[in-house]
Amino acid sequence: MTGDRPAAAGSTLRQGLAVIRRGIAAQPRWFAVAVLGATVYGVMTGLTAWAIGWVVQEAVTPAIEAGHATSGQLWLVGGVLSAVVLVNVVGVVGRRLAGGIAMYNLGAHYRREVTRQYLRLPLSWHHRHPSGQLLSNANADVEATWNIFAPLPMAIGVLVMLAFGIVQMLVVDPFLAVVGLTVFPLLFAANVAFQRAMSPRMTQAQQLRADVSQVAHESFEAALIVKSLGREDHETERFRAVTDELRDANIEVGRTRGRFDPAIEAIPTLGTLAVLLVGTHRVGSGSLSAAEVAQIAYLFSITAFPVRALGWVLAKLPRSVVGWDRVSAVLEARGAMDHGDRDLPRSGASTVATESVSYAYEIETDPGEPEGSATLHPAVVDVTLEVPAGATVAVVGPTGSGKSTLTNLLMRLVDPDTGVVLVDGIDLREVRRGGVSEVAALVPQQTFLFDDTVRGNVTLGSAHDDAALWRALEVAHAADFVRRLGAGLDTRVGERGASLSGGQRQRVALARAIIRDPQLLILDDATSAVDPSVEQGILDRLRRASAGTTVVVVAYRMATVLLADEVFYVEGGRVVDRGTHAALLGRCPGYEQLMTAYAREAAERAAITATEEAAR
Ligand SMILES: Nc1ncnc2c1ncn2[C@@H]1O[C@H](COP(=O)(O)OP(=O)(O)OP(=O)(O)O)[C@@H](O)[C@H]1O
Repeated sequence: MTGDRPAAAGSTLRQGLAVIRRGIAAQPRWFAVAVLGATVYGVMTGLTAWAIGWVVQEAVTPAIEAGHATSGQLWLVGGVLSAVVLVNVVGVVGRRLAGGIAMYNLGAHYRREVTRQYLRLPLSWHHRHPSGQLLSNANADVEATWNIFAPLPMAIGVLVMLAFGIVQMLVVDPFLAVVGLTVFPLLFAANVAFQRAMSPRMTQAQQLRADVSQVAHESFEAALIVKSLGREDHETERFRAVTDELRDANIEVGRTRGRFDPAIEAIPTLGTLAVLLVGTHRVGSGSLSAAEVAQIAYLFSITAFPVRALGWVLAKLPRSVVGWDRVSAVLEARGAMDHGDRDLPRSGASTVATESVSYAYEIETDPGEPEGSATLHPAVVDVTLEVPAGATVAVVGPTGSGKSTLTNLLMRLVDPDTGVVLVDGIDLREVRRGGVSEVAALVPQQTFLFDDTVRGNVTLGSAHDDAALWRALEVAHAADFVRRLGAGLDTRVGERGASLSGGQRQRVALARAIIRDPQLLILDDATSAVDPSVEQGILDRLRRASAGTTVVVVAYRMATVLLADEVFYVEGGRVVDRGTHAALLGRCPGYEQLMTAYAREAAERAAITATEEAAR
């Protein structure tokens, strides 16, 4: 699971500063403008009192004494006060605007980085990371990381106020200033304790946010099953349980903050109190005037604001660290595929071969354990095969025998644990990024259509003219129904192609592969929702239209198998026999049984259809 690494409580501050440094390095200009804005605000807060005093002395008092105000005096009062307000406004707007831009830029940048990394990571990594968690990484975790940039410019900018206050206090009376400043170590200790208490709670809350997103994602995805099997109450309960847990975790976070906040807020006041107590004593002994004590007490209250602003940053630090921990777990995830720089030849149909290829899935034994506690489940074992250029071969085998895994290996969606996959004699690991998909196309078992038009779903943004589109749709037996759709090629198909039937969706997905004119076309049970006569028509057209294509088809129907030049029969991840359909029928009992079962199923389906038609 992403980001389950526990944040070491003591190092939260160090890790938080590292996150801040990274953010500043990424957005130096906007951050500098925001800090400048906050500095202007801090300086102006100090100057306002001085400006008012000066105006009173220079304009108000003389006017009162004279019994009337000259227009020059009025202009002076209005001008100085307006200037002060204006500069202050510029400071506040500059800080908020530039700080916001820096924060949202960081969010956008890291969302892109995380999603880019998802695309880079191989299928094997995705198999172990549920979509809900990934959504949370790209959204809630990125947001949690960079939210600290909301109070940060202010906290840095008003450090000027802090420095100003401290220097002034030291000038007036160093002894009293030191008494007051003893609160700072106290504040630091309180903040360290706060972070120690917050880190584990924040980690838990952030993980639960991801869990809520995962359950929600699953429930929405499974809406059809939930509704059709009457599991709404069960799903509601499942969602309630995890959201209750999140609520409790958030309350616990709030409670912890509630325990620390008053103490952290009260410590500067304690400092003022100490200054007053010791100051009173020093006034009594005659070493300080009452005015000087009052001045130090006032200066101390000026320093309280920057201290509070620093407190806001420190309060956000644990969440930021936890968010970054989870985001960086994705960014640093190993397993991104290395690519070579070779191109696959573009010279008609490809040959495909595997040499002693094996692949095992990692299955997490205990989801609570850190990554690595997984057992291996072999899916493809020591497979050696070769498919000549332009041939059509069928891969046949019982369910779970490794057929889809084999197609994934041929497309380099995963790398074999041992052995090599060769296309036109080139190890797929040596091919440059994107090189395999330029030459080969896979139509997977599960069809996915985008919420786009038929045209958009077939071309996926590549430039193809309408004639090419119709040709591909024709081969995929989709042209007739697309013509009948309201807006033809420009008809929107809805989310995941919801407005189309299962068979129609499969045909659009097939056209998507065909239009790319692949040299290697892999169909993984890609026509299961199409009725058998149409499927045969599709495969016939495909064979005629694709003389320059090698076709590997995972087949479940006798008719499909009969179209193949050769059949590979797979059992338990191994190719146990290969040959023509007729040859395998005579010598491979497993194959014969499977084919008999397919034929029986087809006959039963045909009989049911005939009975239904007779009854009409
Ligand atoms: N993501 C995964 N994680 C763990 N095991 C997996 C995963 N995908 C497949 N497997 C396992 O690997 C084996 C081969 O699966 P695969 O999907 O390749 O079989 P298949 O022959 O295509 O099956 P079917 O005919 O049902 O589609 C199965 O035992 C399956 O349980």
